[in-house]
Amino acid sequence: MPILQTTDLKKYYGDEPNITKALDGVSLSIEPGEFVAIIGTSGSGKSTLLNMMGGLDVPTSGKVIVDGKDLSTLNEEHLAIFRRRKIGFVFQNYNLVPVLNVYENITLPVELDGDTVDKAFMDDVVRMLALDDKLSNMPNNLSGGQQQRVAIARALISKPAIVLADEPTGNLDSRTSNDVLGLLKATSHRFHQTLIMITHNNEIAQLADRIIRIEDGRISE
Ligand SMILES: Nc1ncnc2c1ncn2[C@@H]1O[C@H](COP(=O)(O)OP(=O)(O)OP(=O)(O)O)[C@@H](O)[C@H]1O
Repeated sequence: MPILQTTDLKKYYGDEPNITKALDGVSLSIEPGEFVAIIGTSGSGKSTLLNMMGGLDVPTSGKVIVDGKDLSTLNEEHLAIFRRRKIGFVFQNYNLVPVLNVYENITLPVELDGDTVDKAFMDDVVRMLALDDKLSNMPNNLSGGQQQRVAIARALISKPAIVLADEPTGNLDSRTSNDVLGLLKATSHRFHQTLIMITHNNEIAQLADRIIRIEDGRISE
C-alpha cells in the first residue's frame, strides 16, 4: 500500500480572470521507504504540493491520503496531531527556536506530544548527525550546516513515516549541502522512512530513487 497518495489535487488562488492554478490536477503515489525528489522551476507549484502532502494547507479539490488516512476528514486539531506523529518537516531556513538549545529544539515535537524521549534513539540520531557535542549550544552559535542537521534530527525524533524537505540545502554551500544530503538520505534509509524532497537542483535530484517534475502545477514527467 502506498504511504502517500494524491488524487487530482488542485490548489487555486484568486478568482477568474486572475486565477493562479498553483496545482492543477496532481495524482501521484509514493511507496514506503522511497526517496522521491520533486523538481521544477520557481513558481511551478513544488512548495504548494509539499504543503498539501504535509497537511499544512488544504487543497481546493482532490485528495491527499497519508498512511491510509484521508487528510480532508481531519479537523485542525487532529491534523496537527497527525502531522506531529506522521510527518517530519525540514525547511530551507531551518525554523529552529532561537531561545531553546539544540537538545531542546530536537526534542520539542516529542515534548509537545506529551511523550517521553526515546533516549537510545535520540543518542543514535544525534550520533549519526554528529551533534553529540553540540547539544547545549544555542542555534545562533551554530553554522548553517549544523543548524540544518539539528532540524533533521528534530524531524526524525518522533520517528515519522514520512520526511518532507523543502529545499533543505538551499542556504548551504555545495560541500555542506552534500554532507547534509548524504546524512538526510542515510538517516531516512536507516530508519525506514519515506523521504520527499523539493529541489530546483538537477544534480541533487539525481540522489533520489525517483524524480517527479512539476511544470505549471502539473506533473510533466
Ligand atoms: N498564498 C498564495 N497566494 C497566491 N498565490 C500563491 C500563493 N502561494 C503560492 N502562490 C502561487 O502559486 C504558484 C506556485 O507557487 P509555489 O510556491 O508552490 O512554487 P514553487 O515551485 O515552490 O516555487 P519556488 O521554487 O520559487 O519556491 C506561484 O505562481 C505562486 O505565485
